[in-house]
Amino acid sequence: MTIGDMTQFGSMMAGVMFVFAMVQRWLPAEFRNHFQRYFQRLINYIYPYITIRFDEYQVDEFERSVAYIAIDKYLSTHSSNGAKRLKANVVTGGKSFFLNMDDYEEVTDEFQGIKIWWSSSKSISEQRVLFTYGDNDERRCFKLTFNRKHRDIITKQYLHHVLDEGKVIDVKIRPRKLYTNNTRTMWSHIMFEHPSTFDTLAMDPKKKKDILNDLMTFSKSKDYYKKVGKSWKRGYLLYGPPGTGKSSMIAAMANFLEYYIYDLELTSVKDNTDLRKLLIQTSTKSIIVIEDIDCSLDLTGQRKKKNEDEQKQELLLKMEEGTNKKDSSLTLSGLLNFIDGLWSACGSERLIVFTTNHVDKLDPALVRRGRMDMHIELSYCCFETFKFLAKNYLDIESHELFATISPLLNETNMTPADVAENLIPKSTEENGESCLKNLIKSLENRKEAARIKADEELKQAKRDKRLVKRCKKAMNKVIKMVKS
Ligand SMILES: Nc1ncnc2c1ncn2[C@@H]1O[C@H](COP(=O)(O)OP(=O)(O)OP(=O)(O)O)[C@@H](O)[C@H]1O
Ligand SMILES: [Mg+2]
Repeated sequence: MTIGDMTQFGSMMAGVMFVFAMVQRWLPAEFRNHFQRYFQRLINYIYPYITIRFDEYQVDEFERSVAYIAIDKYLSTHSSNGAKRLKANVVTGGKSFFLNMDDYEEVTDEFQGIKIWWSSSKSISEQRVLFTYGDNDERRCFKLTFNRKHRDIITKQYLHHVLDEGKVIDVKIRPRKLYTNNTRTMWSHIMFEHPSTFDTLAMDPKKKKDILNDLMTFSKSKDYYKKVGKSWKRGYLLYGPPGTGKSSMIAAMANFLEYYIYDLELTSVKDNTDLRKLLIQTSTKSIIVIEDIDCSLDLTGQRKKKNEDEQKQELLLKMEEGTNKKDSSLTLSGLLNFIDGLWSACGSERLIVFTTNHVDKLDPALVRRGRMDMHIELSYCCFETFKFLAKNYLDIESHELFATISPLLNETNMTPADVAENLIPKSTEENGESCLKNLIKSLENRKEAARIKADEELKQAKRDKRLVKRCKKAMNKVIKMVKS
């Protein structure tokens, strides 16, 4: 039996019901109840099926229903066998196809020996909705049909099974996405295909192992967070000079956990309300990133000061609009609420990552443990980091020039970005050894520049000291003259 047969049968039954209603009207009142009861039994006997409908969009919600998405993914593993017309999407960054049944198709599934029918259909919404995630007003739905006698198993076990399996498939096949808030309250995204991984990230191996363990533990701690009554999220503060791998580490984290990235540009957020709107749109299994946090908010918690012209412009605009009311701007407390207030609990399994070049400039409230649970320093290139980069970029594990490079790295402050840049061959003639020589030259130049700078500073300090001495002498003379 197919769903088509069942639908036909259903229409037939509707006709029968209509006739029943007409007959019932002519029956004496004392017979009506009996007649109705027996008739219902007869109908149940002839048509023992139950249908559950899952809409793509719930009323009053502009996000696709979680159940619909999970079912869609779950059915992809079944529909490719059963359905005759399929829809194909490219997934996992263009590496494979995801096949699912087309509209008005049907497939069957089996659970604990019970046969289940799934069908898909769509309708056109008459109301234009404000937010559409798709490209039009089409509203799809899935229908699940099963025999009434299996109601308990289907509703208590099968549906959970479909949801769980569907979610797992969704995470596996979804392409990495990089979101940014280029408008005030909406995210837009591109595919995230950053090649950085923990295998390409040069840093202290122990530190790297700790971070990997931490991430792994976090991603498997759903029950633990529930048990201790915390929302399932974790904060990381990455700090260090420019070019030491902070952004690369975020990309590596996303690739490792297969999470989305939401790159939050705070300077585009007008106020705390906008921030909240953005937050509620972020999905689970994601990393919310605020880069250069020290440049986005000042320490008093107010937004970065606008220059005078900007302030005047804004005032004029407000007066024109007739809205000269108190500005409810983005504040530190708004940001703290965003991280761990009530609103932060919507959505789960999220990392919040801040980066900064100046950790000492941050408000302690922002980075205290519990908010930023792990503080990770990324620093200048040491010999261990260099060896990692040499292996990665040049396939060289040891070389006699390493003995020259090691002390030079200790004497200079070169970032992994600069070291990596030197190690990349610039022409086909260059080989590993010439790249190492380039690096040595660059390190020596840097050392020389640092020496010249230090000399210059020393000379300046001496000049300043002499100046202070002369000033003191002159002052003493003046005091003597005044006294005499
Ligand atoms: N630790 C590292 N391991 C491997 N590559 C690195 C590392 N640090 C930097 N790089 C290389 O340098 C480039 C710049 O690094 P990245 O953008 O991650 O630095 P950053 O710390 O985020 O700098 P900024 O503070 O300016 O944002 C990367 O594309 C990467 O190739
Ligand atoms: Mg960066």
